[in-house]
Amino acid sequence: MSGSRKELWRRSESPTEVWDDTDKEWEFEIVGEELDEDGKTSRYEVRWLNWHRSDGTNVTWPGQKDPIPVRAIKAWKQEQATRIQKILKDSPSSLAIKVPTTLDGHLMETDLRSQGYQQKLAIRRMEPSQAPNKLVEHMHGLLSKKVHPITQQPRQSRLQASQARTSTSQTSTSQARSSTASSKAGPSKQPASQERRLKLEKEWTAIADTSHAAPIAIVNIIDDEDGPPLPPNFRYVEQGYIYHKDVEEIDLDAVMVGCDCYECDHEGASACDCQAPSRLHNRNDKIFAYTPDGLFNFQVASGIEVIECNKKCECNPDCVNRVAQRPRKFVIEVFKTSLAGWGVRSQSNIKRGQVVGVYSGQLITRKQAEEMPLKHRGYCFDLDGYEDPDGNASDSDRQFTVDSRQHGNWTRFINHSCSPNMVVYSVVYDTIPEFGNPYLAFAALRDIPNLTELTFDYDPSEGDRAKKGKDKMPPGARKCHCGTEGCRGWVPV
Ligand SMILES: C[S@@+](CC[C@H](N)C(=O)[O-])C[C@H]1O[C@@H](n2cnc3c(N)ncnc32)[C@H](O)[C@@H]1O
Repeated sequence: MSGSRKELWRRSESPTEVWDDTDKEWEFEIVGEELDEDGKTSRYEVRWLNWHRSDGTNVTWPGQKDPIPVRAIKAWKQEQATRIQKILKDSPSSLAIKVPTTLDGHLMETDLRSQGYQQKLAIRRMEPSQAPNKLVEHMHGLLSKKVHPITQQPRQSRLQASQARTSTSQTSTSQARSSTASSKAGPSKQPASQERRLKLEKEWTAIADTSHAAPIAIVNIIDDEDGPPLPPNFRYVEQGYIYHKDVEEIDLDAVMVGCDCYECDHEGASACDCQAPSRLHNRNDKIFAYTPDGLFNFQVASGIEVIECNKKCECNPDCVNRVAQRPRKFVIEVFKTSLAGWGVRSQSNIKRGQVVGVYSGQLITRKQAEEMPLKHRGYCFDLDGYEDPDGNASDSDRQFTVDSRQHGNWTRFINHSCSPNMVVYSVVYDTIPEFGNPYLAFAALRDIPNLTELTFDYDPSEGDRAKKGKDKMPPGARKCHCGTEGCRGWVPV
């Protein structure tokens, strides 16, 4: 990200506190913590049990010179975990978490509530049968021990209790951190309580849920915009295409065939009937596009379609050749970036090769897309024409574009990067390759830490041209803010 970071919050200077009786054993309890901009604890708030100031206060924020014993920290963390579990238990049936009423309580509980929410999301993403057990697992082994004697005295602790932000709340500087394409973004805890944003979040999550996909969060820690701008009557579509009335729908059931493999990876791709039209080879053998662990294997050359098993196949839903078709498992945040409008990131770490999701939208003809005003083309994705194994191009009447301006899912917010962390490939699973309506799946090109913006290259062939010094900014292109070293300077349309 270029530009300087705005400072929204800074600790006040505090008077130095002088302590005596350095050999005395001081009992204390941790009562709070302050998080840094990466969400890690930067220091703890400590209440002293056999010491107080003349005004009766007895809380300090020991610095690095006065390290707090590990066992005390461990017990504090476990105590926090217990509190989170209580919050979860008190609101078991939905993702909503109870809001406490007093101000102190509110600040203290906000972070716990946020952590509880994350855990709930994680639990909810599990198979329903596992979730209750997992909750029970979380409950085990929690400690309530609170008081810890330490012999080391915090000589120069600082008086911070009245100046520091309430314990366990996130610093605002961390919230101000955002990203442009490909940078690591700040934590996702901003309570930007705009009604529209929450309404969209709820609506999209409910629609995603009908496909058993993970929730969608909408996060803005940059400004007051109450969610991404959308055309009137925008419809969230988690999976599949909405056919434009000018696009003929074909009775796919009548033409699709399935394989009769017992286990596709056992018999191998060459033996799988689904792979008959596939051009995915390794020397003379056909191969699947995925590793046995369900990761994209990057053996798919540009222009080659992946053909997954389909509903007519005999194999199980966990077949090695059914990956892009599975419900999305990562919780996605559509978030406001500082320079490139709204973007997308995941709340979980993503492994190289994991398939994150699939583009959705309205299927229109290529001609319709070409006639569209340039300003609307930013949400269009051309489906490359199918070439059969003999190299014959597809029927030009069946060349399509997916337009996600009016109908689409979270992938319509993925920004471009000249050095992206995802790659797009074409995949067929509820159609046949000859029909020219494959899906576009996004696979992670490298391990992507959670809350890092997800990006892809809007036109990788531009990259090749740029390397050869033949790049030319096309009409309608915009200045690129991906901020990567090899940035070409503009975003292709
Ligand atoms: C498919 S949309 C992506 C979502 C978009 N940022 C939004 O707020 O709706 C594509 C548009 O996002 C913007 N965009 C995407 N990547 C960008 C980048 N690296 N730098 C600047 N703008 C970008 C451009 O305006 C582009 O036309």
